[in-house]
Amino acid sequence: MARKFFVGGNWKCNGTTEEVKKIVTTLNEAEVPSEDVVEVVVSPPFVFLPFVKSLLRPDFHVAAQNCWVRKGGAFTGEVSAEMLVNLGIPWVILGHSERRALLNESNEFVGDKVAYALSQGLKVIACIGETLEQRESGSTMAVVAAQTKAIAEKVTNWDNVVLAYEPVWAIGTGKVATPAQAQEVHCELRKWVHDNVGAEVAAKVRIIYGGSVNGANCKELAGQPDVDGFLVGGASLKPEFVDIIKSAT
Ligand SMILES: CCCS(=O)(=O)CCC(=O)O
Repeated sequence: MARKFFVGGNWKCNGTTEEVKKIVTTLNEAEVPSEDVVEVVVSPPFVFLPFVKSLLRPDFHVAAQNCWVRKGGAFTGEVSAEMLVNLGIPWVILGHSERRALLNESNEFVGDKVAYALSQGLKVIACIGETLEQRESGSTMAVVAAQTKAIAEKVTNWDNVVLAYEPVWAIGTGKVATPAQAQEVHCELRKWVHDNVGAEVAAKVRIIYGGSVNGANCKELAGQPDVDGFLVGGASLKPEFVDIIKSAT
């Protein structure tokens, strides 16, 4: 079955209103494949969420870079799932490696957050991925499977879940996984979903790649059978993000 291509832009920036407006203007003026071909979601810093949502073209959508999932309110300084729903923000990125590493978000905690965000009506980009040490020790699939298992144990409906494989050693480093490396993990991850969740979910779930994707490497990566799109960092702040959207196959 054809899975709709998915491109997310993770704006990890400390930009100004003017800079954000300029990025949105570039996106609004871009000629890209229709929403039936590629689903585009951009994720500004929290403070710009309503602003970007108010300016962004209707065929692109907005995601928060995280949310707190304590019922009834936000953890100090965080945005709760309920607040995102109230603001009409449809997507949220959860389990990013920076949060797993720097804020000690465990696999189980990420699984709980994914399930709770879904229960509140949000769509989730769930991040998984191994560190360079884990890759070099040959434990990539064990790590990625454990992270996915912790999500699968809490999620019953996968319709609003996109899995983002992010080799931590490729994030912001300029070291992108080769198409073969990305395809290998995506293929193994889809097999894990097939064997542990079910064939239908495995066929439908989008598995996207994140880690130093840019306008030059996106086409070859997009050509891999189990790469269903991207979660893009630095390049999503540049005009080449339009090229990445157009790499939809
Ligand atoms: C899967 C998350 C990847 S991300 O959003 O951190 C972008 C990283 C990069 O482009 O280097």
